[in-house]
Amino acid sequence: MKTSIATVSLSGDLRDKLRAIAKAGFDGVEIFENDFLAFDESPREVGKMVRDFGLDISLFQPFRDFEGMPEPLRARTFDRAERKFDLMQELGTDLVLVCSNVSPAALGGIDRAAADFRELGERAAKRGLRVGYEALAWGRHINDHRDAWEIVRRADHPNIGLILDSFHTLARKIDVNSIRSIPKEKIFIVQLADAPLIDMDLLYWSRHFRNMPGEGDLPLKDFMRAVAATGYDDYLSLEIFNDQFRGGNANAIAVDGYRSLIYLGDQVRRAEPDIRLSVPEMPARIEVSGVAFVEFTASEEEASDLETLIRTIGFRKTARHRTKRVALYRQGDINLVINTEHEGFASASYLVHGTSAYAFGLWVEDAAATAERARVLGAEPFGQAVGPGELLVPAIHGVGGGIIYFLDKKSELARIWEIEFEPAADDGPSMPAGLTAIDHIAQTVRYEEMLTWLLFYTSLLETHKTPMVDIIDPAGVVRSQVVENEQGTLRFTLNGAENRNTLAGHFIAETFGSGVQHLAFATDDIFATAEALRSNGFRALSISPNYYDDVEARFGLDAQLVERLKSENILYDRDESGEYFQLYSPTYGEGFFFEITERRGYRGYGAANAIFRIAALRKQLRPEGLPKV
Ligand SMILES: O=C(O)c1ccc(O)c(O)c1
Ligand SMILES: [Mg+2]
Repeated sequence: MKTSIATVSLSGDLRDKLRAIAKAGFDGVEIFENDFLAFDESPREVGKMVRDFGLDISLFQPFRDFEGMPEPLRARTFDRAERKFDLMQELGTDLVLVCSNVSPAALGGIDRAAADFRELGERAAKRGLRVGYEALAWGRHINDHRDAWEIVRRADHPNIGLILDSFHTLARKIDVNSIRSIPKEKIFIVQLADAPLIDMDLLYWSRHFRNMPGEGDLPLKDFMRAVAATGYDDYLSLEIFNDQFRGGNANAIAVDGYRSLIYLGDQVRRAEPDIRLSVPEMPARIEVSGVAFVEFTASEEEASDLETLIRTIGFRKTARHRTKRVALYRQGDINLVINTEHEGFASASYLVHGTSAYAFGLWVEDAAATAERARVLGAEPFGQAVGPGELLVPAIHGVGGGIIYFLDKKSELARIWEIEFEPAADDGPSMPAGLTAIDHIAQTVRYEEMLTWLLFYTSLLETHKTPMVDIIDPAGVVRSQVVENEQGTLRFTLNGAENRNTLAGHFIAETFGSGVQHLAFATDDIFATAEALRSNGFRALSISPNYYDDVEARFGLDAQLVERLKSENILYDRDESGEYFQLYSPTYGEGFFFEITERRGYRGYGAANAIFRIAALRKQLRPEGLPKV
């Protein structure tokens, strides 16, 4: 398997695109004609530039409206093809993509099209070039790869082959098993694109909403298994028409693209062990058995406010780092670390983002193997000098440049708290409040980054994503999507902020970047927890009384329960999976907060309650902090 991406998938001019593509590790690039036409250098210079970046041109495209034309248009299309053959030779590529004719003038007829391709094949052969035919999902006569293949078969020419594009096949729900019987040498290249399931016109869907394999909802793995079954092991080329990507950061999108291909290859190889597909070796997706800790960076002054807040939530200081200004607070299986070092990454994070949950650790089966999978998928490793008596904890950068550490029980990492920390007595009066574990970590990101982080988590960790939901903030919509595992031992919510007036957008603007905006803890008894919190001096976020009238009406709850919910400011939700109870802290700093949840079988996240929680939180931010709505 070789990796390629079409220039049309990225922003910038041709040189910017090529630089990003090369840097991300691709082998080749599809030169999209318009990217070349809009660039000032000669075709020869462009070819040289591509090769200087260490890339090959996987193909030149598209050549439109070719097959089945009546004369005199037919003669003109052949002249046009000769001109493009000249150009390809100057560029230094031997493959052109012809997409199926959409012209109203096209005559149709499978043998007529085959004859046109045979003649084109003859002309291409004279120059040592090859022509690949692709069925556009909206082609006038040919809109199905099975018909395109029949034309290629009947053209019966060694220089004419088929191009498969997952979007066109999957958008029309064509049975992918029809690919399995195509001889591999007749598949000249395979283009890949995913897309979110949206019911709309095929052309519009394709030109604006494609995304990287694994970022959308189409069955790319099934498509690729069928391709791999033919024995095809050549270029997999991303062709992603996406409005957001065109305006995005070319480097970041190229990295996502490369990751998506490697991950797809890995999935196919695991699903079809007998099939030859050359994909880099890597450990399987990583099972996470829990969150080992969440680490805050803070100045000493702010740390003391944060300590006061978490003490009211029932945490007690249990240990301090042997050599660093780092303290451990614990309750149940939850470890919160507060780092007030003046050097190193924690301190640098503080200087940029202020007090923030800049790092967390995950319990995995094998920390080194996890770091290895992350490396192969192109994640950015994190390393910093290890002091005497400290452990080297494998780590990578995640959302907002924050750190994800990996710990396992089979190495010394299992004893990190004993090795690096010494016991400390808590001098505060607070009492534990029955919190048992981290229920979820909520990260706020820019809307444009959502796909990046969904792919990041799902490709590395044994997780799945749930459908996107809209969270209504009084100042705009925030898109929310969950990455979680089956066991419920790892749950992330990703909230994508589109404007800075929302609570989420404000958080990003004021903390200078994406990051953890809230942590949700689990309890087995929300009412007992609420009572303990109150006696610790915790003041729950106050929820509008109108909410409780509605809850009573909507769910038919008994009045006594509703009274209790109301007096403790507990939000309620219920669905077919069970019941959910939520209690919030006030905001801390620029919009960070804690949540306490009790799940009675419930698997969701209380999305319907978000609007009430946001309205209440907004009231708490300093008055000048948020625009009035
Ligand atoms: O949208 C198009 O016109 C178009 C062109 C070339 C392709 O390979 C394709 O998949 C779509
Ligand atoms: Mg295509």
